[in-house]
Amino acid sequence: MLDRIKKGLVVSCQALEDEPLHSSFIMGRMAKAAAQGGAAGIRANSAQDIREIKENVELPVIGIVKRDYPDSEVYITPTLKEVDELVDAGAEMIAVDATDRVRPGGVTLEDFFSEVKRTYPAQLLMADVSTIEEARKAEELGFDCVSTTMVGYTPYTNGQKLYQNDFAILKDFIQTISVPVIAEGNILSPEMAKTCLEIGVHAVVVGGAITRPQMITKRFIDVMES
Ligand SMILES: CC(=O)N[C@H](C=O)[C@@H](O)[C@H](O)[C@H](O)COP(=O)(O)O
Repeated sequence: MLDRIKKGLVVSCQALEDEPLHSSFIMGRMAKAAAQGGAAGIRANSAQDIREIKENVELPVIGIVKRDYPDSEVYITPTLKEVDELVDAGAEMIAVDATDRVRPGGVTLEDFFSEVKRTYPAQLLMADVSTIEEARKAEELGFDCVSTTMVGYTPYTNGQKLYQNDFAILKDFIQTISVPVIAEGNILSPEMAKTCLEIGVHAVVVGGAITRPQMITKRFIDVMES
């Protein structure tokens, strides 16, 4: 799986319930369009979307389940239940929130990781992190790769953007982390994706800039009205 996406573009095809394109059918077609354009992989949310995507493309899938629990801020693959669903749907890699926050039921990342490894020893796991410390910890625990997905989305990184200061945080990741580093989050242009590759990432994940037309439209309007 990691070889197949090496130096490639993974297109995140996600539309949550409150988004206009929320539909497994549409996500399957988004994946097909991404494949036609040359994507190396797909990132997708929910077992249902992943099954539909697999009907449409041969590409490897990084699967997540976004689910809100009342007792935790963690929403990307928070518990073993979501992992079970993703294994069942055939996700080649499973991404989980690996930030320094307690999961539903008061479970720590360490305990969750051990539980997943015990249940699915061969499953490839991606750590979605927001800081270099979290990336280091994920590597120590034994995650197969780390992704910058959560940079700017935890209370302690709120507002940060991956591309700020000439991708300083990404450069820090590359210098410190030995497992493959995936650049993900707020990569808005082909040029930014290319810069990430030049910095040394294993692969680049792009979502909204390709698959969220409401966001793409807004970026046009914001510039036109400025
Ligand atoms: C923080 C969070 O929940 N990120 C999610 C993770 O899967 C998705 O909503 C993002 O679209 C994805 O990470 C790709 O990023 P961008 O859409 O910025 O290219």
